[in-house]
Amino acid sequence: MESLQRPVVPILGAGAVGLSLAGKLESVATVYAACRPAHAGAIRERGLVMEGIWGNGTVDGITCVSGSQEVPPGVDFIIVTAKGTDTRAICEEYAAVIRGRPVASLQNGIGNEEIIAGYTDTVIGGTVTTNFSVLGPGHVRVLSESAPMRLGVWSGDGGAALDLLIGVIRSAGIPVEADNDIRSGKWAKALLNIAVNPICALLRAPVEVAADGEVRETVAALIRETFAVAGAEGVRLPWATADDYLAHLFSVQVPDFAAVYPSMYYDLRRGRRTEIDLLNGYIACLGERHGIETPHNRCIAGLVRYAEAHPDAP
Ligand SMILES: NC(=O)C1=CN([C@@H]2O[C@H](COP(=O)(O)OP(=O)(O)OC[C@H]3O[C@@H](n4cnc5c(N)ncnc54)[C@H](O)[C@@H]3O)[C@@H](O)[C@H]2O)C=CC1
Ligand SMILES: CC(C)(CO)C(=O)C(=O)O
Repeated sequence: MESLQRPVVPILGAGAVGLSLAGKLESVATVYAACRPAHAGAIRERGLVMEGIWGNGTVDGITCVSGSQEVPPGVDFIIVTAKGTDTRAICEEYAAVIRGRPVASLQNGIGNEEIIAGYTDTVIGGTVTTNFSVLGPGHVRVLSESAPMRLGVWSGDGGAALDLLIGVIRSAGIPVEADNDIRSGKWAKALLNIAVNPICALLRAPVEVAADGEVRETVAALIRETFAVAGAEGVRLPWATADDYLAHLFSVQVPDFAAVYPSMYYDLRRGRRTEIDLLNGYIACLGERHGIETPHNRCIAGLVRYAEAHPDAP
């Protein structure tokens, strides 16, 4: 490692999650944020503006980059926060930075770690159960937090990298825990996204809509199908039954995120591709492979794909 005092950390695909993380990590690390020109321009001009539960104010000192040649050698670890739809492209673009280095994914959905493992040996899987949004160029807001960040070794000899990563994130004041079964951890987090992201995106409503009397049974059906598929895949979820998880969803997670909008809502509103094929679409696909009926996940994935293909007129 180059520097244990102040590690060098590129964050690839810095939007709502990545810029918020950059804003926190800047106090303990040298951060390179690979972001779009609009964010880079605003951050270079006046710093990153943050508001919400991770602090209010302007953070200076984040270096915005737009290609691997702008990242110096001696990187300690890399964090990927691009949407799952961009994972392969951003790994290609930053392949020279990634190669031989530990790379952590904080992305939602299933499948990102497998892609990243094609570019480096040591991959760390992660989940973040906090709400982030972009309010404008170089301006982010962090709202509800329902669980600590979880990180675990996905592949490679990543024990030391995991300890360093957790140490750095914790010293920046972000709650974080090690997860010794991060494959199950990714599925456990995906349950929440499968339950609320497409519903909120399609209905243009905050997370509380998932508990509405007209919607709740659909949410329950999405989760029951997902449990059946997870069982066939041999995934050990932290809840024994779908009903156990649904009790947690409706008593803890939906209340914690009641007033906020999930990331897929912003994707559809902004006319961008969503992560539906890493979430409900993935469940439908796996269900087909295992001979398990997943009509609700198939239906909602189709509705989201339709909405992606027919964005609102400006
Ligand atoms: N927003 C939220 O509350 C949460 C999001 N997540 C997950 O975190 C991941 C990131 O989500 P968000 O930050 O909300 O998405 P976002 O869309 O706000 O940020 C991703 C950014 O990466 C940029 N990007 C993609 N390819 C790039 C490239 N080659 N070079 C430079 N920039 C590039 C995009 O333009 C975008 O600005 C997703 O997997 C999401 O599901 C997880 C927990 C909470
Ligand atoms: C936890 C939640 C729902 C927070 O917004 C999320 O993961 C997302 O928006 O994708």
